[in-house]
Amino acid sequence: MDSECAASRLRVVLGHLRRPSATAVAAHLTSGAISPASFHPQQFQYTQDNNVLSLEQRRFYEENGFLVIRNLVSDADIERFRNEFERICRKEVKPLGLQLMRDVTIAKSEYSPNEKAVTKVQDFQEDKELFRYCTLPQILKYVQCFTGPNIMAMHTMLINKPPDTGKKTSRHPLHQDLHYFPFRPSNNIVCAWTAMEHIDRNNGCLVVLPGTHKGTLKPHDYPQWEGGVNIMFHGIQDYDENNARVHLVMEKGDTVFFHPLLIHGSGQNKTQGFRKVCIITPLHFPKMNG
Ligand SMILES: CCCCCCCCCCCCCC(=O)SCCNC(=O)CCNC(=O)[C@H](O)C(C)(C)COP(=O)(O)OP(=O)(O)OC[C@H]1O[C@@H](n2cnc3c(N)ncnc32)[C@H](O)[C@@H]1OP(=O)(O)O
Ligand SMILES: Nc1ncnc2c1ncn2[C@@H]1O[C@H](COP(=O)(O)OP(=O)(O)OP(=O)(O)O)[C@@H](O)[C@H]1O
Ligand SMILES: O=C(O)CCC(=O)C(=O)O
Ligand SMILES: [Fe+2]
Ligand SMILES: [Mg+2]
Repeated sequence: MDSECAASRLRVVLGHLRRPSATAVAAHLTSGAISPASFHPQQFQYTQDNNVLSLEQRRFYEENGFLVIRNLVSDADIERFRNEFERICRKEVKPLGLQLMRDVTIAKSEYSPNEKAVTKVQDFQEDKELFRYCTLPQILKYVQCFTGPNIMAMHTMLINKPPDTGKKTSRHPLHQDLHYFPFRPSNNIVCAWTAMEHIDRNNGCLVVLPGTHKGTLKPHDYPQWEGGVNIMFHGIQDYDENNARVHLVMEKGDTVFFHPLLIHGSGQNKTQGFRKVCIITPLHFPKMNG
């Protein structure tokens, strides 16, 4: 696809689209940047003054660090994302910059080009069909409640959580996304996570520790899991075990917006299906000259 064309399309819709260079990302991944604790006296620290969220929704996000919006993405759109994902897996399209990742249990085995072999795709900004997710007006409308206007899609993923082989490798350890991001400030970032089908504890729903977005970035490392851990799936080693874990049961199209410091993860997929979600992480860029 024509990347000039894609670039101008992104500018029109998002204001800008930018992604940090691979070097910057790699440097960050090894150093683990620390975010300074910040205190703001105003009533709302994590949400913007616009008329989209109700007072109750704002208070919920401020207190808990996440907000679920039901039925935000249509079945028709989700079908299109699913089809495009399958085309990518079959190698019918090869979008520029796209990263394919396989599950750790099959990473070293023979590669077969189908949706069972790909556990996620990342950085789909050059795939017109998948990037439609990031330009959906209803997604952007809510994103801006947390980031403010003038946003850029900093990271994109479609996760295809495979059936667990019994080694619990399909789990995603509890982590903070900010650990992976070489950009700040954290309150200008939000993650949008859209269920592409019904997701509950059986197929490995998102698990959140409410209120943990008020803390700081914690040290991350690979968990000591006997069955193996997927590459880059770092987890927090010393989170408070008493912290309530909340399992987010979602229907197709439901979307959760969450703060990059919120501690979250996902459980194993005990079904035979491949559990799918779309994710975008946008960031607000302040205007430099007034
Ligand atoms: C804006 C910035 C954002 C940045 C991050 C966003 C985070 C978002 C928020 C949170 C995100 C949460 C967490 C995140 O997701 S963090 C993001 C995950 N990280 C990446 O995607 C890093 C960039 N990607 C890569 O480096 C490659 O695509 C990988 C390494 C994934 C595949 O590589 P490649 O395409 O070249 O294929 P290969 O077959 O030659 O493999 C090379 C070697 O790697 C081994 N291998 C392969 N797969 C796995 C596996 N699953 N578990 C264990 N090992 C694996 C493989 O056996 C081989 O080893 P060996 O046989 O040589 O010994
Ligand atoms: N005791 C624990 N210690 C460390 N991490 C945990 C612990 N319990 C859960 N987690 C993390 O939280 C994630 C979600 O846990 P959850 O309990 O929902 O899933 P699960 O243990 O895979 O499946 P199950 O539904 O059978 O409990 C897991 O992937 C794991 O990373
Ligand atoms: O949907 C999931 O399994 C969670 C993924 C996640 O938190 C991440 O990739 O950062
Ligand atoms: Fe995450
Ligand atoms: Mg468990």
